Amino acid sequence: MAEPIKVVVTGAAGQIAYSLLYMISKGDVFGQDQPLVLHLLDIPPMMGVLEGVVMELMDCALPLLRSVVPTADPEVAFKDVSAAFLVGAMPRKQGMERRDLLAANVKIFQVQGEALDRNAKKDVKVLVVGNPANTNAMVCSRFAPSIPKENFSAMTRLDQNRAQAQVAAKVGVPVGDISNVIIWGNHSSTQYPDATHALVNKNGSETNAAAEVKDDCWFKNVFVETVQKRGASVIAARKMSSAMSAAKAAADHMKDWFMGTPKGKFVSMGVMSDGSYGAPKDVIFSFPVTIENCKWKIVQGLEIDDFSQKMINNTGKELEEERTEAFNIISNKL
Ligand SMILES: NC(=O)C1=CN([C@@H]2O[C@H](COP(=O)(O)OP(=O)(O)OC[C@H]3O[C@@H](n4cnc5c(N)ncnc54)[C@H](O)[C@@H]3O)[C@@H](O)[C@H]2O)C=CC1
Ligand SMILES: O=C(O)CCC(=O)C(=O)O
Repeated sequence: MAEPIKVVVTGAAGQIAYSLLYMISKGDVFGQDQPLVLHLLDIPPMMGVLEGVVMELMDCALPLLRSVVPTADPEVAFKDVSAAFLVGAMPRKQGMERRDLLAANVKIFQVQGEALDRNAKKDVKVLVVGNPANTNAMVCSRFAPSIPKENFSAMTRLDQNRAQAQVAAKVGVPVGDISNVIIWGNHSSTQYPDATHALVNKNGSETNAAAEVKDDCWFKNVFVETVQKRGASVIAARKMSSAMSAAKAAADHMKDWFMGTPKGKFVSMGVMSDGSYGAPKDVIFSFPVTIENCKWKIVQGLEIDDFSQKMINNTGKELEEERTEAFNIISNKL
């Protein structure tokens, strides 16, 4: 069996981590042959709760989990890690937009970027889940200059999974028979869920989902709005934000980053933009990507109609505005 790798989860005493830690520890992300040492970071007042999480992990009796390091010290948490799930942040409440969290959360990602830079392996893969995820990931990367920009990502996989489930229900097939739905841009209400290139697997042959459904109006309106507002709908119903589905999406994202995507299939990840498809450069923008040997590549050459381009431009503009706000917050705090 391989040597254990070190994996950090921040916000480890919170609700997403409560589901995510079990998925990671039982081998759903890094495989059934990969032993793990888990580093769990939270803030000092949560150390008592975190102790209970550590007890439960131990009581799960999971053979791949070799040891657990609970801590409130980022220098300890990020030491020699190969993968980082940055979940810890304040979640939004009903009536807030995710960018309303910038003031509270940007500073956390500055501190954690600096600690990653000093302590993590240089090939660490960083997934930012804490909102506003795209801009937090951009900030984190800026403060970790010794780690390649390509190693920082933001989670839009929950949006992709939601979109895939909506298309599957519309077509009337199991969710596993839908692929290549795209999330463009920001993990916010301006994101563009795009099913133009989505595929349906029917008895082994693949057809275009939109051609199957023949309801352009549904794809441009109901589908887009349902996915854009799904996080808010869950908050309204649960009085707490999505947690089980967010944990599953984080596990999916990191698994694909380490294991790769199947031939002909792509997934959506918030990654440092190179300006593809007219997106602004140097923001963390969600694109369709393929992954091989732990390296993602933006899918090129997709046909983009006028509607899609307008949506891509709009979410890109929001990311530029968030970037400006984030750097204002940081420079005011210096
Ligand atoms: N990108 C996405 O698709 C999604 C993002 N989220 C975001 O994930 C974040 C976490 O959500 P939940 O687990 O539900 O929240 P939660 O409030 O249950 O847990 C957050 C945890 O983070 C900890 N924390 C706060 N500051 C920290 C710091 N500086 N270092 C380490 N830990 C810290 C808190 O003490 C708490 O234990 C929120 O920002 C939420 O909005 C949630 C769902 C989906
Ligand atoms: O919507 C939120 O602010 C928290 C959870 C989230 O990001 C989501 O459910 O998409």
